[in-house]
Amino acid sequence: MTDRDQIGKIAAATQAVNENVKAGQIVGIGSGSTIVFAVKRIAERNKTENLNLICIPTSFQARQLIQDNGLILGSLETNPEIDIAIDGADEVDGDINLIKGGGGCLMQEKIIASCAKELFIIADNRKDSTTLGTTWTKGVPIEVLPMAYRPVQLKIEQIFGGEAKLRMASNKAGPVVTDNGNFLIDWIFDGVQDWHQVDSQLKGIPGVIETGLFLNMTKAAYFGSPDGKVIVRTK
Ligand SMILES: O=C[C@H](O)[C@H](O)[C@H](O)COP(=O)(O)O
Repeated sequence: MTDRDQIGKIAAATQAVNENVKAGQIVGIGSGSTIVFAVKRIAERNKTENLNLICIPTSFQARQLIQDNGLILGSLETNPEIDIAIDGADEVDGDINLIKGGGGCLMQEKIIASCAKELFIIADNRKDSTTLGTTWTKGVPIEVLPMAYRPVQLKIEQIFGGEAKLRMASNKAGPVVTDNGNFLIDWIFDGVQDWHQVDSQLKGIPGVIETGLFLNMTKAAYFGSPDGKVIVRTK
Protein backbone atom coordinates (compact mmCIF):
# COMPACT_ATOMS: atom_id res chain seq x y z
CA MET A 1 0.00 0.00 0.00
CA THR A 2 1.36 3.41 -0.92
CA ASP A 3 0.86 6.60 1.08
CA ARG A 4 -1.58 7.66 -1.64
CA ASP A 5 -3.80 4.65 -0.97
CA GLN A 6 -3.56 5.34 2.74
CA ILE A 7 -4.83 8.89 2.22
CA GLY A 8 -7.91 7.43 0.51
CA LYS A 9 -8.53 5.00 3.33
CA ILE A 10 -8.20 7.71 5.98
CA ALA A 11 -10.52 10.05 4.08
CA ALA A 12 -13.22 7.40 3.59
CA ALA A 13 -12.99 6.18 7.20
CA THR A 14 -13.09 9.68 8.66
CA GLN A 15 -16.09 10.79 6.62
CA ALA A 16 -18.05 7.60 7.30
CA VAL A 17 -17.46 7.92 11.05
CA ASN A 18 -18.27 11.64 11.09
CA GLU A 19 -21.53 11.14 9.21
CA ASN A 20 -22.85 7.97 10.80
CA VAL A 21 -21.57 7.36 14.31
CA LYS A 22 -23.86 8.88 16.94
CA ALA A 23 -23.75 8.93 20.72
CA GLY A 24 -25.16 5.92 22.53
CA GLN A 25 -24.95 3.56 19.58
CA ILE A 26 -23.99 -0.09 19.45
CA VAL A 27 -21.35 -0.17 16.68
CA GLY A 28 -20.03 -3.20 14.81
CA ILE A 29 -16.31 -2.88 14.11
CA GLY A 30 -15.01 -4.57 10.96
CA SER A 31 -11.57 -5.97 10.17
CA GLY A 32 -8.68 -5.13 7.87
CA SER A 33 -6.42 -2.15 7.29
CA THR A 34 -9.05 0.53 6.59
CA ILE A 35 -11.09 -0.05 9.73
CA VAL A 36 -8.03 0.94 11.77
CA PHE A 37 -8.55 4.55 10.64
CA ALA A 38 -12.26 4.43 11.48
CA VAL A 39 -11.56 3.22 15.01
CA LYS A 40 -8.94 5.94 15.43
CA ARG A 41 -11.47 8.55 14.34
CA ILE A 42 -14.12 7.10 16.68
CA ALA A 43 -11.61 7.28 19.55
CA GLU A 44 -10.74 10.91 18.66
CA ARG A 45 -14.39 11.91 18.67
CA ASN A 46 -14.99 9.94 21.84
CA LYS A 47 -12.46 12.10 23.69
CA THR A 48 -14.33 15.33 22.96
CA GLU A 49 -17.93 14.14 22.58
CA ASN A 50 -18.21 11.31 25.14
CA LEU A 51 -19.97 9.09 22.63
CA ASN A 52 -20.68 6.28 25.09
CA LEU A 53 -20.61 3.61 22.36
CA ILE A 54 -20.51 -0.12 22.78
CA CYS A 55 -18.34 -1.70 20.08
CA ILE A 56 -18.85 -5.26 18.84
CA PRO A 57 -15.82 -6.82 17.13
CA THR A 58 -15.80 -8.92 13.95
CA SER A 59 -12.42 -10.55 14.61
CA PHE A 60 -9.55 -10.91 17.04
CA GLN A 61 -7.96 -7.87 15.34
CA ALA A 62 -11.11 -5.77 15.85
CA ARG A 63 -11.31 -6.81 19.49
CA GLN A 64 -7.77 -5.57 20.07
CA LEU A 65 -8.41 -2.37 18.14
CA ILE A 66 -11.43 -1.57 20.29
CA GLN A 67 -9.52 -2.17 23.51
CA ASP A 68 -6.29 -0.47 22.42
CA ASN A 69 -8.27 2.66 21.53
CA GLY A 70 -10.01 2.82 24.90
CA LEU A 71 -13.49 1.98 23.59
CA ILE A 72 -16.08 -0.20 25.31
CA LEU A 73 -16.05 -3.82 24.12
CA GLY A 74 -19.36 -5.66 23.79
CA SER A 75 -20.47 -8.95 22.28
CA LEU A 76 -23.47 -10.38 20.51
CA GLU A 77 -24.48 -11.97 23.79
CA THR A 78 -24.75 -8.60 25.52
CA ASN A 79 -25.85 -6.66 22.43
CA PRO A 80 -27.47 -8.87 19.76
CA GLU A 81 -28.95 -5.82 18.04
CA ILE A 82 -26.46 -3.43 16.47
CA ASP A 83 -27.19 0.12 15.26
CA ILE A 84 -24.48 0.43 12.62
CA ALA A 85 -21.54 -1.63 11.41
CA ILE A 86 -18.50 -0.15 9.68
CA ASP A 87 -16.18 -2.39 7.68
CA GLY A 88 -13.76 -2.53 4.76
CA ALA A 89 -14.14 -4.53 1.56
CA ASP A 90 -11.94 -6.07 -1.11
CA GLU A 91 -14.27 -5.09 -3.93
CA VAL A 92 -17.52 -3.13 -4.17
CA ASP A 93 -19.70 -3.27 -7.28
CA GLY A 94 -22.15 -0.73 -8.69
CA ASP A 95 -25.00 -2.14 -6.55
CA ILE A 96 -22.79 -2.07 -3.42
CA ASN A 97 -22.44 -5.83 -3.39
CA LEU A 98 -19.12 -6.86 -1.88
CA ILE A 99 -16.32 -9.36 -1.92
CA LYS A 100 -14.79 -9.63 1.56
CA GLY A 101 -12.42 -11.94 3.38
CA GLY A 102 -9.12 -11.03 1.73
CA GLY A 103 -7.67 -10.65 5.22
CA GLY A 104 -9.17 -13.92 6.41
CA CYS A 105 -12.15 -12.47 8.26
CA LEU A 106 -15.58 -12.91 6.76
CA MET A 107 -17.84 -15.09 8.86
CA GLN A 108 -17.96 -12.92 11.97
CA GLU A 109 -18.12 -9.84 9.73
CA LYS A 110 -21.20 -11.20 7.99
CA ILE A 111 -22.89 -12.14 11.26
CA ILE A 112 -22.28 -8.67 12.69
CA ALA A 113 -23.44 -7.01 9.45
CA SER A 114 -26.61 -9.13 9.53
CA CYS A 115 -27.35 -7.93 13.08
CA ALA A 116 -26.78 -4.26 12.19
CA LYS A 117 -29.53 -1.92 11.03
CA GLU A 118 -27.04 -0.30 8.63
CA LEU A 119 -23.71 -1.41 7.16
CA PHE A 120 -21.26 1.24 5.95
CA ILE A 121 -18.27 0.25 3.84
CA ILE A 122 -15.02 2.22 3.77
CA ALA A 123 -12.34 1.72 1.15
CA ASP A 124 -9.77 3.42 -1.02
CA ASN A 125 -11.00 3.94 -4.54
CA ARG A 126 -9.07 0.93 -5.94
CA LYS A 127 -11.89 -1.22 -4.51
CA ASP A 128 -14.57 0.48 -6.59
CA SER A 129 -15.77 -1.61 -9.54
CA THR A 130 -18.82 -2.04 -11.70
CA THR A 131 -18.76 -5.85 -11.79
CA LEU A 132 -17.52 -8.15 -9.03
CA GLY A 133 -14.25 -9.83 -9.93
CA THR A 134 -12.87 -6.87 -11.89
CA THR A 135 -10.54 -5.30 -9.36
CA TRP A 136 -10.16 -8.14 -6.82
CA THR A 137 -8.43 -10.94 -8.70
CA LYS A 138 -7.55 -13.25 -5.79
CA GLY A 139 -10.93 -14.99 -5.85
CA VAL A 140 -13.99 -15.19 -3.61
CA PRO A 141 -12.92 -16.21 -0.09
CA ILE A 142 -14.96 -19.14 1.25
CA GLU A 143 -14.67 -20.39 4.84
CA VAL A 144 -14.73 -24.20 5.08
CA LEU A 145 -14.62 -26.81 7.79
CA PRO A 146 -11.06 -28.21 7.72
CA MET A 147 -12.07 -31.88 7.30
CA ALA A 148 -14.15 -30.98 4.23
CA TYR A 149 -11.77 -28.68 2.37
CA ARG A 150 -10.76 -31.15 -0.35
CA PRO A 151 -14.25 -32.29 -1.44
CA VAL A 152 -15.44 -28.68 -1.23
CA GLN A 153 -12.61 -27.60 -3.56
CA LEU A 154 -13.55 -30.30 -6.06
CA LYS A 155 -17.27 -29.57 -5.89
CA ILE A 156 -16.78 -25.84 -6.43
CA GLU A 157 -14.66 -26.50 -9.50
CA GLN A 158 -17.12 -29.09 -10.84
CA ILE A 159 -20.18 -26.88 -10.35
CA PHE A 160 -18.79 -23.47 -11.33
CA GLY A 161 -15.44 -24.05 -13.03
CA GLY A 162 -12.48 -21.84 -12.23
CA GLU A 163 -9.95 -22.72 -9.56
CA ALA A 164 -10.63 -23.24 -5.85
CA LYS A 165 -7.34 -22.75 -4.00
CA LEU A 166 -6.67 -23.56 -0.36
CA ARG A 167 -5.23 -20.38 1.18
CA MET A 168 -1.76 -21.09 2.55
CA ALA A 169 -0.11 -19.20 5.40
CA SER A 170 2.99 -17.13 4.69
CA ASN A 171 4.79 -17.24 8.05
CA LYS A 172 3.67 -20.70 9.11
CA ALA A 173 3.76 -24.05 7.36
CA GLY A 174 0.33 -25.13 6.18
CA PRO A 175 -2.99 -23.39 5.60
CA VAL A 176 -4.36 -20.13 6.97
CA VAL A 177 -6.59 -20.91 9.96
CA THR A 178 -9.41 -18.41 10.58
CA ASP A 179 -10.41 -16.88 13.92
CA ASN A 180 -13.04 -19.62 13.98
CA GLY A 181 -10.58 -22.48 13.47
CA ASN A 182 -11.52 -23.08 9.85
CA PHE A 183 -9.74 -23.05 6.46
CA LEU A 184 -10.25 -20.67 3.54
CA ILE A 185 -10.70 -21.47 -0.11
CA ASP A 186 -10.16 -18.67 -2.63
CA TRP A 187 -12.28 -19.40 -5.65
CA ILE A 188 -10.99 -17.77 -8.80
CA PHE A 189 -14.00 -17.61 -11.08
CA ASP A 190 -14.57 -16.69 -14.65
CA GLY A 191 -17.37 -14.41 -15.77
CA VAL A 192 -20.04 -15.25 -13.19
CA GLN A 193 -23.18 -13.11 -13.33
CA ASP A 194 -25.84 -14.26 -10.91
CA TRP A 195 -24.13 -13.79 -7.57
CA HIS A 196 -27.23 -14.51 -5.49
CA GLN A 197 -27.60 -17.92 -7.10
CA VAL A 198 -23.89 -18.61 -6.80
CA ASP A 199 -23.91 -17.64 -3.13
CA SER A 200 -26.79 -19.94 -2.23
CA GLN A 201 -25.34 -22.79 -4.29
CA LEU A 202 -21.99 -22.40 -2.54
CA LYS A 203 -23.67 -22.44 0.86
CA GLY A 204 -25.52 -25.61 -0.17
CA ILE A 205 -22.22 -27.53 -0.38
CA PRO A 206 -21.73 -29.45 2.90
CA GLY A 207 -18.61 -28.13 4.62
CA VAL A 208 -18.98 -24.56 3.34
CA ILE A 209 -19.53 -22.38 6.38
CA GLU A 210 -19.75 -18.90 4.85
CA THR A 211 -18.79 -16.99 1.72
CA GLY A 212 -17.15 -13.62 1.26
CA LEU A 213 -20.04 -12.48 -0.95
CA PHE A 214 -21.96 -9.74 0.89
CA LEU A 215 -25.02 -9.18 -1.26
CA ASN A 216 -27.71 -6.55 -0.59
CA MET A 217 -26.32 -5.83 2.85
CA THR A 218 -24.74 -2.39 2.47
CA LYS A 219 -26.39 0.96 3.10
CA ALA A 220 -23.55 3.08 1.69
CA ALA A 221 -19.94 2.74 0.54
CA TYR A 222 -17.35 5.49 1.03
CA PHE A 223 -14.46 5.50 -1.45
CA GLY A 224 -11.51 7.73 -0.71
CA SER A 225 -9.08 8.85 -3.40
CA PRO A 226 -5.39 9.80 -3.09
CA ASP A 227 -6.27 13.52 -3.18
CA GLY A 228 -8.44 13.07 -0.08
CA LYS A 229 -11.78 13.35 -1.89
CA VAL A 230 -14.53 10.89 -0.98
CA ILE A 231 -17.29 9.51 -3.16
CA VAL A 232 -20.31 8.00 -1.43
CA ARG A 233 -22.38 5.32 -3.16
CA THR A 234 -25.83 4.55 -1.81
CA LYS A 235 -28.47 2.27 -3.21
O1 LIG B 1 -10.86 -10.35 5.69
C1 LIG B 1 -10.80 -9.16 5.78
C2 LIG B 1 -11.95 -8.26 5.70
O2 LIG B 1 -13.03 -8.73 4.97
C3 LIG B 1 -11.53 -6.85 5.28
O3 LIG B 1 -12.57 -6.00 5.67
C4 LIG B 1 -11.28 -6.70 3.79
O4 LIG B 1 -10.30 -7.62 3.38
C5 LIG B 1 -10.79 -5.28 3.45
O5 LIG B 1 -9.60 -5.04 4.08
P1 LIG B 1 -8.75 -3.70 3.87
O6 LIG B 1 -9.44 -2.63 4.60
O7 LIG B 1 -7.41 -4.05 4.46
O8 LIG B 1 -8.65 -3.46 2.40
